[in-house]
Amino acid sequence: MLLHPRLLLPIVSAVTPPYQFLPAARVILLTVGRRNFASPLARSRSFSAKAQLAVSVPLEVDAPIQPEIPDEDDADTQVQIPLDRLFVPPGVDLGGVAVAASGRVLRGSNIILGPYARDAQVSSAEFVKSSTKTEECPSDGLPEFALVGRSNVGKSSLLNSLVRRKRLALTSKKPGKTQCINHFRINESWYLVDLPGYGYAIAPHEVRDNWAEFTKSYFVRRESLVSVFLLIDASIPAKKIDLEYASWLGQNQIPMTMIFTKCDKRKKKKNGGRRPEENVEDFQKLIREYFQEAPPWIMTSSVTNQGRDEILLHMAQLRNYWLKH
Ligand SMILES: Nc1nc2c(ncn2[C@@H]2O[C@H](COP(=O)(O)OP(=O)(O)OP(=O)(O)O)[C@@H](O)[C@H]2O)c(=O)[nH]1
Ligand SMILES: [Mg+2]
Repeated sequence: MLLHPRLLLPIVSAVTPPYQFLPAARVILLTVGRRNFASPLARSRSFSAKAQLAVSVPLEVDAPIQPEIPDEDDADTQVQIPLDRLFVPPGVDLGGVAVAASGRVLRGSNIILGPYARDAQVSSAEFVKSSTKTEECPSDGLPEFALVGRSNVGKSSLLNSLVRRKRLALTSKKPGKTQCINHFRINESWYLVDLPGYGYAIAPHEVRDNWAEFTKSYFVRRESLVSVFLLIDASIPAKKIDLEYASWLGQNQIPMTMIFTKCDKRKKKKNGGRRPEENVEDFQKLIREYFQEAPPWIMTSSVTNQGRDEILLHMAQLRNYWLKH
């Protein structure tokens, strides 16, 4: 029996568990192509470096992140995603039986879970250095993920949530807290990078222009950058500056994942507010034309830790693929 190609797939945006299983028949209908994760520079670079910093703070290590069946109760927070808006990670073969085996979608996201999603757990995290230029960043070649987004969107809070530490990266109610490229080494084998926020209204024009140049040069030139994680506040409607930033990354083919933050802040419909799910959907529509294939996205909250396991699994599959290719 042929199923209609526009069959919709429900994605649950709940706190746990991290996976949702896809019925195999639906997965086979996917027509999404494979996507490049790393820039040509990054892909051509061989990985040989070893972590050097000795100081490492041990963290509480949980059981490995495992797939679970979703709750029926999650139905009220479901978002409908057309199959062709799903993100297919590298290493997932869509052409046949293999698809059924890998047919799982991370919760509150459009990301299919592939065979490279291993070693997702964070067991140690350490601050390494602050840099003001790309040339000053660590030169050991370990793969890295950069958190970028408007000032106050929650970059430092997300980093703390990912590593389960309250104050590894400093946060503040006042925008503009993070001013340099801050490298944090995870499990002595990869980096999370906290970048200064953009759109900081109080900063003079000159500072803002410098910021744009400085981070954009980092995105284009940093060979070990596996993917940019662009943070967008899901508790408010899409902002022009975020749309511009996402479209710039799309047009420049910089691998990007959209992280929707503050999904715990639910506006009351009767007050005219849009729910985070609606803001997420609107944002997708507004940037669609700049991407050949749907970029990956995940709904998160640093207050409830929604999306934490999903981000770590997504990073793991991008990272492991990057290391092998
Ligand atoms: N409700 C809610 N508040 C959040 C969340 N994430 C961050 N915040 C709050 O938002 C404010 C800014 O958070 P930061 O993590 O410092 O933001 P940032 O993006 O690092 O800001 P800059 O360093 O200034 O660019 C803080 O008051 C946080 O407590 C979230 O998921 N939910
Ligand atoms: Mg910050």
